[in-house]
Formats: sequence, C-alpha cells, structure tokens
Amino acid sequence: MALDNFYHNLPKVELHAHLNGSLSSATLLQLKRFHADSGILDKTNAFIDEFFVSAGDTRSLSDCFQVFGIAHALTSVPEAVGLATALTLKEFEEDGCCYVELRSTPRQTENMSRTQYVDAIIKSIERSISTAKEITSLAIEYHNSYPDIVLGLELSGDPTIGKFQDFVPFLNQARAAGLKITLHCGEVANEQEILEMLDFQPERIGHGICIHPRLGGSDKTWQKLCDMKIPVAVPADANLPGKALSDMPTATPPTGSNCVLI
Ligand SMILES: CNc1ncnc2c1ncn2[C@@H]1O[C@H](COP(=O)(O)O)[C@@H](O)[C@H]1O
Repeated sequence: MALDNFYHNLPKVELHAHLNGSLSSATLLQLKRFHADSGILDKTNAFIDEFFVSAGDTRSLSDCFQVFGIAHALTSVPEAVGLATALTLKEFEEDGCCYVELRSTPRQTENMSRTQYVDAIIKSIERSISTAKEITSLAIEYHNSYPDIVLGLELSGDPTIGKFQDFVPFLNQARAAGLKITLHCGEVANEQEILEMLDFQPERIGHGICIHPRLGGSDKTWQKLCDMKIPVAVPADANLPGKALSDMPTATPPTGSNCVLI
C-alpha cells in the first residue's frame, strides 16, 4: 500500500500514449453516455470489457488491433474526440504524470475530417484556459460599465475536470478590478483543492458539502473553513453524497462564527 502511494506520488513522464489506446473504462462509459445523450448511434454495446488487455490475456497483437475499433467507434465525432482528450489527460495528471506526449492518428469518419479531428484535440487542451480568459475580460468590462449590476465572478463547472490553480491568475485579475469572487468548493471530495481554494479567501463558497469530515472532507478542511469564517451557500438541491438535505444542520453545525446559507 505504501509502495502504491509512493509510485502514485512519484512525478512521471509518459512518452508513448495513443489517445485511443489510453481510454479508461470510466472514459469509455462517459463517451457512451455522450453518444446516448446526443442521439448518435453507438454499436459498441457489451464490448467494452474486451478493450482491456491485462496480465494472462492470450490475445495476439492482431486481436488487440481489432479491439481499437471499440475506441474508434466512440471517438467518431469531434465532440467525442475532445471529451476523450480532456478525460484522458486528466487521468494522466491524477496519476502523477507531469509530462505527457499524447499521440493520435488523425482519423477521418463520416462525420469528421482529419482537420476536425486534430482541431478537436487542440481545442480540448486549450479550451478551459482561453474561455476563462475571455469570461474574465467580459466580467471586468461589464463591472466597469455597470458596477451596481455586475458584482462578482464565480468559478463553477464540472468539479472533476481541470485544476483550480490554472484559474487563479484570472480570478486575481478580476479581484484586482474590484469584482468579488465566489468559488464552487467541496462539491466533490478533494482535500488539496479545497485547501487551495480556502487559501484564496473567496468572498463566499458555493456548495461546500465535502468540506466536513462526515461528508467527504477532513478535519483539516473543516477547521480551516471555521477559522477563516468564509460564508457558505448550500443550494437546496445540493448533491449530498448519499445524504438528505435534512442531515445538513447536524453535518455542518453552526460554529457560532460561520455563516451557512441554505
Ligand atoms: C500495442 N502496440 C501498438 N503497436 C502499434 N500501434 C499501436 C499500438 N498501440 C496503439 N497503436 C496505434 O494507435 C491506434 C490507437 O490510437 P489512436 O487512434 O492513434 O489515438 C491504433 O489503431 C494503432 O494504430
């Protein structure tokens, strides 16, 4: 177990990763969900288990090549290629890879040209940062023109994608221009990110569920929140992991100093 942690925490470089050969079962399932939601026909049913080649597997190299068809069927439109790229790079990062050489064969399909394929990968890598830059400029521009209407900037979105630190320069820029900052924080359990967000000292936190040790947080995250007295706004439909909203008053007891809004 200690050795597992050691290898996990060791900074690593990945020098030969094919995008379609690196899709995890979680990514394949997300791609299937994307196909279902978009109404795109997906013929890979029941074949996902075949994709994984592990120790003791007797399949030959040519058998293995056939199973790439499963991955390719799930990355046949630009949106799916972009999603596969984002999820795969996130997993490499979570595994402690600090440098990845991701390669992929620009593939043409009925619904995608080779240029669109390459574009989808590039945009997926660039997306969150260039969007954040554009939104920050808009918020500052409108705050300057309408200071009583545009009051602040909030960081939200899929809490399992991206890194808080990547957005800090934009949030600092907005703060320097006079905007208040609210952060979706602790929507999912992630101690390191919660501590980084608290260190940023946002004017308010949204969600804040997984800060308490009984709901996926730790004593450290909870104590820091209480010490810093940052107000927390918990939406009534917050996705409490396996909990009902009625558990909240006992799960996050008022400390006498923190302001909790539901
Ligand atoms: C087992 N070792 C290997 N030897 C040779 N080629 C391999 C490979 N593993 C993967 N590929 C190549 O990568 C493609 C899938 O990813 P991309 O569509 O490019 O992202 C496969 O179709 C094959 O051409």
